[in-house]
This record gives sequence, structure tokens and C-alpha cells, in this order.
Amino acid sequence: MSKAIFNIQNGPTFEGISFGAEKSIAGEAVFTTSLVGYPESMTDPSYRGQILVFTQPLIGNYGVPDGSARDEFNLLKYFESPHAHVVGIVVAEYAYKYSHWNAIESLAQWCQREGVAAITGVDTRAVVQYLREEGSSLGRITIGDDTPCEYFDPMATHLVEQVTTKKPFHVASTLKNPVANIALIDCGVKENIIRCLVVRGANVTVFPCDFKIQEVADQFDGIFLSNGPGDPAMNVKTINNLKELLNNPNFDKIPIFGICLGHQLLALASGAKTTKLKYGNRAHNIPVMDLITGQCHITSQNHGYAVDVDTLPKDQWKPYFINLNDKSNEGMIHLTKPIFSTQFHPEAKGGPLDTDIMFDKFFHNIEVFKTHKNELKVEQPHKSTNLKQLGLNIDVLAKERVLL
Ligand SMILES: NC(=O)CC[C@H](N)C(=O)O
Repeated sequence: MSKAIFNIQNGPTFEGISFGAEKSIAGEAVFTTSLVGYPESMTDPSYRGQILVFTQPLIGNYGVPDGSARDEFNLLKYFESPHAHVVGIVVAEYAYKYSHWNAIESLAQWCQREGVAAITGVDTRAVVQYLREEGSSLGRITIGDDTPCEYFDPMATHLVEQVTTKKPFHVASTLKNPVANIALIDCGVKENIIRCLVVRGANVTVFPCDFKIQEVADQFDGIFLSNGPGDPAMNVKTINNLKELLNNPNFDKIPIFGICLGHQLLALASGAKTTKLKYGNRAHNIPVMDLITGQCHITSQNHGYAVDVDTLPKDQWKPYFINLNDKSNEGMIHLTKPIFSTQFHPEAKGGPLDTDIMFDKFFHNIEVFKTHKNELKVEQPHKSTNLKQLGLNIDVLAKERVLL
């Protein structure tokens, strides 16, 4: 076992033991207070380029499940994407012995294969105290006698480009008569988000982040905007596509739902602004209040940016949820159109499932839309490209994300 060093730029240094890849790395150091779900978090594309510090002191005790196992929809059963996206992890105490019915290997073995640096023996309480006081910081993990890496800010790069599917793919419902056809803009979608849509009976066609959705939207019953890594404002093409979609009166009735980055992109396309939070919200136990019903829900979250609620155009949008810890914005809802979005993650793998109802709300909007679709008259001529003309015959599309 090699020694390892975790440095925070302009901050403290922690010495520990390496249990992951023998590879020194640099990235943005962030922390999560989640108690469980390290395989899901580490494979969540929204963590791309980050060094994840776990406040849960014992990590690795239930090993890692089979990352290639698929369910009846051909979706990954246990992972949120095929590979790890964090560049490194920092833990207080790595559990060298693991035990779980679905574990096939240890966290150490998996990190080594995935090229994730891992350090144990760190006082993670001190790390979190520092990050909470000084804000999210750059960090690096140096293994053995390696020369330390230069600090590197992944937020300055267009991370979504690295994780979006390179070609459209199609996840089919198992129903004989699927209830809807949903278009999903993939900025780094989590597998469980797609599952939450297909499990409700929809076919889901997943498009690359910069796909011109405004040109094919008329061929779908609903549009979904996914989560994803990095600074939302970097996604200029996606934001411009969404602007065209929102400004086209022909699409006034089409249901749209966005989660996390999807929420932020919808806000930016509507003219609002996003800001970077001091140290972000990453946990599975964050209370938010529904501003319409007054109900409180416990939510799963992973974000470093937030929508500045004061910049939301008030003639079109109202805030939907508020974070009860730091009062940051947690969602928005359109005043007249069937569009809403959440900063938190209703699909929440590993839990809690309180806000799963947001998917039901989206499907309710889709049902209403489909019932009245035939009565809708096209108000303005618009460019509509048949999917087949684009070479996108659903029957021959890839069945899973295309990464190369
Ligand atoms: N989970 C997400 O979609 C994260 C959104 C965005 N990258 C942020 O950090 O705020």
C-alpha cells in the first residue's frame, strides 16, 4: 500500500494511504454527506472531474456491484453510467473487508480498474470544515513518490461535451402500447432518470446535448432535460436550442421537465441567471419546501450551481421549491405552460424516494397534452424535420448511450 497525500489549493494537506489507482490526479474537491450510494455517486456523470470527499466515515463496506448488469429495459441495474466520473475519492476509513449479496468486487479493485485515485485515513471532518468556510476548492491526490499534479479546475472546461451520448439512442418501453414518446436531451443523464421514464410506460429517445430539439419537438409528447456536470452557462448551444423551443408558440402546450442541470438550462434559456454556490449541496437528505402546497420533502442533491431566483422573469415563471437549509432555489414552474423543473433529484438513487411524484406530474401533463394534441392548431409555420429524414429511424437507433 502506497502512501498518498491530499492537498487543497491554498489550504491544508492530509496524509493517508492509497487504496485506488496508482495515479496522481487533480480536480475540484467537493463533499457529500450521503450515507450510502458510493457506486451511484461515483458513476453519476455530474461528478465529472471532481474529487469526492465522503463525510460518512466508513466507505467500501458493501463493495461494488456488477457495473455491467442490465435490467429489462437494457438500462444499467446498479450504476448511473458505465464508468466512474470522479477523478478521486477521499475517505476517513476504507473498509478493507466488504460484504453484500450483490457485490462482485471491492471498492479498491474497482477504483484501480477505473483509474480513480483513492485515499483513506483522512480527517474528513477537517476537510469539510475547511470547504464550508473557504468554499469549494481545487484539490489533488498524490500517490507515493509521484510529482504532484498541477491544480486543475474542471469547471473551466465544457464537461457536458465529455459525457453526452455521441449519437441518439432509444430506450423502448416494454408495454405493447407505450403511453408516450419522450425526447431526452442528454447532458450526462443518470441511468435511473431514464428508468423513471420508461418504467411509467414511455419510449425514450435520447439525444446529444446540442441536438436541435426545436426541429423535431412536434414528433414527441414530452421533452426531458437531464442532469449533467459543470457550469451550466457553458452550454451555449443547448441554451439557444431551448430558447427557440420556448419562444415558438407551436410548442406552448408540450410538457417539459428538467432536473438539476436541466433545471438550470431551462432557467438560462428563459433569461434567468445561475450562480456558483459557496460549497454546493451534495447529500441524500436535503429538505426542500414545495411553495405551492407548503409540503416539505427530503431530497437527493448534487450540484455546485443554482438558479438566482431574483432573475427569473416573473411574468412567466414562479419558483416552485425552496431549499430549507440555505434558502437557495430548488425548482421553477411556468405560469401558463406545462413546464417545470427541479434542482434536486427526484429519481434519487440511493434514495430517498419522496419526490418520485415529480415524474407522475410530468406524465400527467403528457396525458393532458396527448388528449388535446389533435385540437392544437399550428399557429406559425416552423421548420420540422422528420426524424427519418435525419437518418433517425427509431428501429435502428443504438439501444444504449454511444460514448465514442
Ligand atoms: N447534478 C447536476 O445536474 C449538476 C448541475 C450542475 N453541474 C451543478 O453543479 O450545479
